[in-house]
Amino acid sequence: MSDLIAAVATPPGTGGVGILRLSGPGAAQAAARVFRPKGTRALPDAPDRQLLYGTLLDQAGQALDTGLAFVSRAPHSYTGEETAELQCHGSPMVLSLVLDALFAAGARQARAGEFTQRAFLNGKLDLTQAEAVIDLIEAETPAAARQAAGQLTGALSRRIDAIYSGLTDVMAHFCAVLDYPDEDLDPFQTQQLQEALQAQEEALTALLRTSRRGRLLSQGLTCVLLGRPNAGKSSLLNALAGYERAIVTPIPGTTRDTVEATVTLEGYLFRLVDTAGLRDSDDPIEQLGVARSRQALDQADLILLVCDGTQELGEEDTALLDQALDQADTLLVMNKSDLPGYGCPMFRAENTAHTLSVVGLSAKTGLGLEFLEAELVRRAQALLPQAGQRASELLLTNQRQTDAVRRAAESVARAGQALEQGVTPDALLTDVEQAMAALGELTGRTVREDITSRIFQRFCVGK
Ligand SMILES: Nc1nc2c(c(=O)[nH]1)N(C=O)[C@@H](CNc1ccc(C(=O)N[C@@H](CCC(=O)O)C(=O)O)cc1)CN2
Ligand SMILES: Nc1nc2c(ncn2[C@@H]2O[C@H](COP(=O)(O)OP(=O)(O)OP(=O)(O)O)[C@@H](O)[C@H]2O)c(=O)[nH]1
Ligand SMILES: [Mg+2]
Repeated sequence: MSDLIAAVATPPGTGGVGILRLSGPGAAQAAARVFRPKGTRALPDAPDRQLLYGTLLDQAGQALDTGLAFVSRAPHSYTGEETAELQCHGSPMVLSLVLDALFAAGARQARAGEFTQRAFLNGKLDLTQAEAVIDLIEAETPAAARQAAGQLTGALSRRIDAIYSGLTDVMAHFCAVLDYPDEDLDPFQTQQLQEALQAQEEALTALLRTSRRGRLLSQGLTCVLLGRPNAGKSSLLNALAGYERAIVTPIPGTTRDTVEATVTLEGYLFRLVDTAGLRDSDDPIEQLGVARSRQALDQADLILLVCDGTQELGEEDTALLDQALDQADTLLVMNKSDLPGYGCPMFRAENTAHTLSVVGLSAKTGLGLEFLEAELVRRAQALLPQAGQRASELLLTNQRQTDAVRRAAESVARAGQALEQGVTPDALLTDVEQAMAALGELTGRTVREDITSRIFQRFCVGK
């Protein structure tokens, strides 16, 4: 039995309106203690979600504000519990005083995510939908918000449920067959099971293939700025970010730690990571910085190799370029185009084997920056072709979802192999069960009960 929780639901700070929510037994009564309706109907007697106008009171019954309030009875509410909401003016002081009054009326402070956790526990949302709530709140691009909104309506759950249901059928068929232990599986049945498993495996691998795009959509493209000291990496980070995020000096080795900034270009989110210039150094701090630069490379979706276009480009630059190309999609930025003696044709000719884009610009004056931005957008479009469109495809958007789907796919593949090799039926069943458990974990549903009831239904039909 859960207790009564209360919290301010609107963000900290001043605003037009500020909202407090309550959930749990006695929510309506507790809200009624701090809200005096103007009309004759008391808050607990109002129909679900019908707003009443009235006065907000502190625990001594003194007026704090005028506002709106509603109740919603179990199970017809966000949490599935009895809930109440108080809508005040967006004053942090009023909200804090009303919250105190609610504590005095028997509520306790809700923990982070506790309303949504209760919604999950009461079956109002499954785990993918609960994750969608967070993704929606944290979305940094229109496409990420639309993706989360789709998952909030249960789009991913429905896809997973269909696969889960397909596997339940396999189990049921197989158990029915097992009921005649003296008979071997006939080839027709084996083939049917094989096909059913294959179909689910394909559905799972199709989902898995979306996980990179899902990550790029929700986290953005990680672009690592790499290059020799003084090439102008930090200047470029600042130019792209539009403010002086990183320290810039004429002294080589200025940047030590990695420095991040995010930018959105045409609806695509980029996480820019400025790094310490790569060179051999005796300075222990700079050595650590260089080690961090190399670590950052592991996370890169795109590398911007920044070179000083006024300098002779030598072996070091070629070595860096090879490293970058090994690691991720790479763009060569020839910086300092505002200076005399700027040029880069040799370097370009040597590397024609690679499909390498070269952008010339000046991080200092901003000349040519728009070409780099256009190139970044082009790369993002190639990785996330649908992000700009309205109806985006369904994606796995986090590691938990990806891990669960990967485990399910592996188990289904193992079951298929087991069937092919004619191993013992219980080995196959274990694999299918594991796949279903992984999917059950994904949506948060309980696995056992519904497998058994579905199988039971099937069993009864033919017998
Ligand atoms: N003012 C306000 N706005 C809000 C919320 C809220 O709690 N308060 N929400 C909270 O995060 C979100 C909306 N989510 C909600 C989800 C379900 C129900 C609800 O009452 N569901 C009932 C009845 C549905 C129906 O009428 O069909 C139910 O599921 O039984 C309410 C809000 C976003 N906007
Ligand atoms: N004229 C000119 N100077 C530039 C340009 N970009 C950077 N600089 C100058 O080059 C010097 C080094 O710039 P930074 O941005 O700190 O270079 P960095 O690659 O971050 O250097 P480290 O952090 O030491 O690796 C500074 O004096 C900048 O003002 C440019 O496009 N034109
Ligand atoms: Mg720097």
